Amino acid sequence: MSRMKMEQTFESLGNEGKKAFIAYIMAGDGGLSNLKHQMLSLEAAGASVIELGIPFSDPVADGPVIQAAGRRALAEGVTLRGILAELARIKDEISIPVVLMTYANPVLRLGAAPFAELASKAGVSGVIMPDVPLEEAEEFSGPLTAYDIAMIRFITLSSSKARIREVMEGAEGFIYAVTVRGTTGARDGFDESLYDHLESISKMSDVPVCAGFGISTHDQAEEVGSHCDGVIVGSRIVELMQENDIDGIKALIPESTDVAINASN
Ligand SMILES: O=P(O)(O)OC[C@@H](O)[C@@H](O)c1c[nH]c2ccccc12
Repeated sequence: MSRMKMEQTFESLGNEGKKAFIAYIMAGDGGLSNLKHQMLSLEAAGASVIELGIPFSDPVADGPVIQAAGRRALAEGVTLRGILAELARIKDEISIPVVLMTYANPVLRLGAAPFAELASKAGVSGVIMPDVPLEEAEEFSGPLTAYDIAMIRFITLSSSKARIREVMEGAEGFIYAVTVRGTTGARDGFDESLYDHLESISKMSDVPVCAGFGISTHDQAEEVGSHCDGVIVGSRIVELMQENDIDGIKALIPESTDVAINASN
């Protein structure tokens, strides 16, 4: 059921000709008691999906902003089990799908099967594990599949055609297309070849393709989103959420702005 919720979200966005906006926050940044408020704020701002980060001491894929958010969350004493318990408590109040972003270690400490069960009770639609390659995913995706939770797969700029085909076969939920080389965090611009890359993988894919890494402005979100099915914004949202600047978050989301973008054409 959980995974279906996300599929329905993408389907209705597609029917309306809209792009998905996936908003990342670090669970426990600002205290776990703030999580509900933060998630409801993202929903009210117009996010289509929430990507909820699990803090971890060695976040190899993360840039400075998300690393710092993770340290703040760990300093709050937040754990994966605690986050899942809080999510289970508040899940009925949040209508948009939730995807967890976690490194393998916290999941292994809990056990892959108990994790899948708790994630299901927490209403989670999908899980992103950036340090688990496709070849090692079965240990996690097996139990997750049993609870109908999607294991989200990555495609990077350096993925070969053959690799892209492999990733696409059996892809669930959506494909996370990484837009830059390196770690998470704002960038001034993107590789010239990015848009062709996004369009060609979108054409090949049966599931939606969403692009993330380095998107930190409304214009970037709109531009990158026009070449695939949606965008993921992390670091910038983490910064704005820390300032409780929900209007700032709203202004990042292409469809939710009050600015009449097409008024001049
Ligand atoms: O922060 P950025 O550049 O906007 O990128 C999104 C990203 O933060 C989020 O999806 C994410 C946070 N941590 C990750 C680790 C790996 C892959 C993705 C992520």
